[in-house]
Amino acid sequence: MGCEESRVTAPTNGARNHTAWAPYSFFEAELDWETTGRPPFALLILNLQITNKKFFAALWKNSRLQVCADGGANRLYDSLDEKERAQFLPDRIIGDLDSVRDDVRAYYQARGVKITQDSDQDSTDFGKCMKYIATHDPPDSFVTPSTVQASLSAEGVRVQHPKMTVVALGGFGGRVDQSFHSIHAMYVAQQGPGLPRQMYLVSDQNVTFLLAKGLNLIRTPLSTLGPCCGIIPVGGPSTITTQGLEWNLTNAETKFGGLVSTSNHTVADDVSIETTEPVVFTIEFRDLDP
Ligand SMILES: Nc1ncnc2c1ncn2[C@@H]1O[C@H](COP(=O)(O)OP(=O)(O)OP(=O)(O)O)[C@@H](O)[C@H]1O
Ligand SMILES: Cc1ncc(C[n+]2csc(CCO)c2C)c(N)n1
Repeated sequence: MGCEESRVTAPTNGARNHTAWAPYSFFEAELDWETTGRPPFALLILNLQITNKKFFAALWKNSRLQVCADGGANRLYDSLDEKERAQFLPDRIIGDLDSVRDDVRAYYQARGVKITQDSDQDSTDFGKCMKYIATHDPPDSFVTPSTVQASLSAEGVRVQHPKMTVVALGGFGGRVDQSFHSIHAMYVAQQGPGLPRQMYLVSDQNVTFLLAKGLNLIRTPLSTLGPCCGIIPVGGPSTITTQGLEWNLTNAETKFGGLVSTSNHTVADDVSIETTEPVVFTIEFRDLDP
C-alpha cells in the first residue's frame, strides 16, 4: 500500500466538513472506495466465537489485511472446515500467545503465517494488533486536520490521506472489562498525529463506532441496518444534534446520569449526528443472516 491511499475530493453537495461513516459497506461485494466511500481496511479477529460465517467471509474478502489477536486464531480455525481453513490464512497472529492453542499455532506456522509474540503485560493483544496495523498506514498518512482545513478553504477541495481503517470482529458480548477495553481502543485510535483512524467494532448483533467531534454523516441503509440504535456519551458529557432518527435531539446535552439516547430508531438511510465531544454510536444489523 502506498500513495494511492491519498484522495482529493470535492465536498459532496456542498456538505460541510464532516466525518463520513459507512458501516455496512464493509460487507458489500465488489464495491470500492470510489463508489461507496469504503476505504481499504484491516480485519482484526478478536477472541470471541465467530457466529455469522457469511458476515465473516464478506469482511475477509473485502479486507486488505487480516490479523488475529492471539486466541482470535482459535476462533478463525474453529469456525472453518478443513478446506476453508487453508483458504483463510491470516497475514499475522499477534499477542502474548497465552490463548492460541498449540495445534492452531502449529497449523498456521506450517502454512507460513507469521506469528509475533509480544509478552508485554501492560498492553492487550488488541492493542498489540493495532500497533501492527499502523505499520500498514500510507507513509503520508500524518497530514494534520489543519492541513485539510487549509486546503478546503484555499481550493474548495478535501485532501484525505487516511490511516488504514480497522474493522474488529468480536470485542463486545464477552467479558465486561474486555468490552470496555474495546471502547478504549477506539479512543486510542483517534489519537496521535494526523487524521483519526476510523474503527468499527462488529459483534453478533451490532456495529459500533466512536463518532468524532463535529458533524458525522452515517450511511444507515434501512434494508441492512437498524432500526435500533444508541448514542452513548462514554467519554463524558456532550451536546448533540441529530437527524434521521425517530427521537431526534437538537443541541441537547447527553451524559450519564442525564439524557442518554438508547433504544432510538433510524428512520432514514442517512443519519447525521453533530457532537461537541466523541460519542459512541451503535446500530443493530437488520438481518442477521443476509
Ligand atoms: N471475553 C472476551 N470479551 C470480549 N473481548 C475479548 C474477550 N476475550 C478476548 N477478547 C478480545 O480478544 C483479544 C485477544 O484475546 P485473548 O483471549 O487472546 O487474550 P487475553 O489474554 O484474554 O486478553 P489480553 O491478553 O489482550 O488481555 C483481547 O485483547 C480482547 O480484545
Ligand atoms: C494497571 C494495570 N491493570 C491491569 C494490568 C494487567 N494487564 C493489562 S494488559 C495485560 C496483558 C494481557 O495479555 C495485562 C496482564 C496491568 N498491567 N496494569
